[in-house]
Amino acid sequence: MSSTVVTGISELVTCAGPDGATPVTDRSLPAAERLGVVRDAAVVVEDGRVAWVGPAVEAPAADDALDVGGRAVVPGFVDSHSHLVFAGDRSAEFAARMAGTPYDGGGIGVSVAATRAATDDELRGLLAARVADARALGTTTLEVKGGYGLTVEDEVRSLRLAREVTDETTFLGAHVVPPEAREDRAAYLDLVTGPMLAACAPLARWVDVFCEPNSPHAFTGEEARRVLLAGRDAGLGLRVHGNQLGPGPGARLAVGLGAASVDHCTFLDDTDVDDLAAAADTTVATLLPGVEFSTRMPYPDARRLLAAGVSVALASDCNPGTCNTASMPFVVALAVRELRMTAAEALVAATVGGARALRRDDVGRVAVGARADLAVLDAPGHEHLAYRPGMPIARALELD
Ligand SMILES: N=CN[C@@H](CCC(=O)O)C(=O)O
Ligand SMILES: [Zn+2]
Repeated sequence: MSSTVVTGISELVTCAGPDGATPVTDRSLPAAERLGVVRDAAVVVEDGRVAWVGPAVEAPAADDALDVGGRAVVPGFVDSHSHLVFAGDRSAEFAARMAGTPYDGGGIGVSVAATRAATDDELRGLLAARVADARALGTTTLEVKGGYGLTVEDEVRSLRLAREVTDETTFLGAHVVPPEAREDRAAYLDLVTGPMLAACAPLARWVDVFCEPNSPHAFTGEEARRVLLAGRDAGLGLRVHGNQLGPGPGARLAVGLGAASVDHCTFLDDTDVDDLAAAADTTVATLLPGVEFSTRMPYPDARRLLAAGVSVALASDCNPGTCNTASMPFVVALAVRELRMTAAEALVAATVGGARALRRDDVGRVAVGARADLAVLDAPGHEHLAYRPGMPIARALELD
């Protein structure tokens, strides 16, 4: 068993209370207090876990030392929503959107065709490069969805590849009805909830569905409910893409079924917000502002959600259509600038919030017993994440 003391930390943001407990469920605490800042700090790591946290002058001895040179250290980002298994390019669709064409999910079929045509090694290489990019920008936990295969074999392949990089894999056979199945939605739903689910469930922790009555390609509330119930019967946890393109049943469905998260949450009515607030210990509202940046859609109303007591996470949603970036620092900067979250709220949402959305308490905070997943900022404090947008100031701390 070897230990390392990390020193030279100007500002350590633990996202945990002084006792190491995560006060995220205590919504009476202002986010700034939830940050749990220790100045001139040290962290001792033993076998991949945090063994001690506190002021550097009190740090116990360790086998090795690593000086981060007066930088800030924060919990590694927990990106609880990504679609990293895909091939192909939709930059032309992006350009058309910037010129005024609205997003409706139809372009997903383009990525499905390219993904099906790619070899395992091509997909594996693309996925590895995206994971490396995310890690280079401070992400240490990643959820990865399938959803660009949409046949039994292609969804199994996507999840098998995703499993090579993370345990947080999500079955998304109900991303859209694929082009070849458009004449018979019912048959496609039978496939997704039957043989496709059976083949994919052993490779997945979660099931997700694009519940969006405002898109002809995605699924209605009733269809989404069927997918989620089948996934739950197969032992999977529930996640929902909801209320992205217009008002809809996604948030209601997620809360009603006890889903871990409903993601996007742009078009919520008062009942949705009340429901999410009442379900804050169960269902997280995950905001994906990179999507609104890349689709020119309105941003979700984070202040309304926070004021109501909703549990909020931030994630990248990195995908080839609506947001082709896995940069969590960029997401945090957008959250501060466009969603009017404070720097503290945004950091909490991108760490503890993501962990809650994945029902994890071993990541997203720097506390004794948690995984030693740390991000170093090339900056004296966490505010620089938003203050210096687009700069590569965060990276996952490599301890080996
Ligand atoms: N909305 C559904 N799925 C993705 C977009 C997928 C795509 O356009 O390729 C999202 O979360 O935004
Ligand atoms: Zn998504």
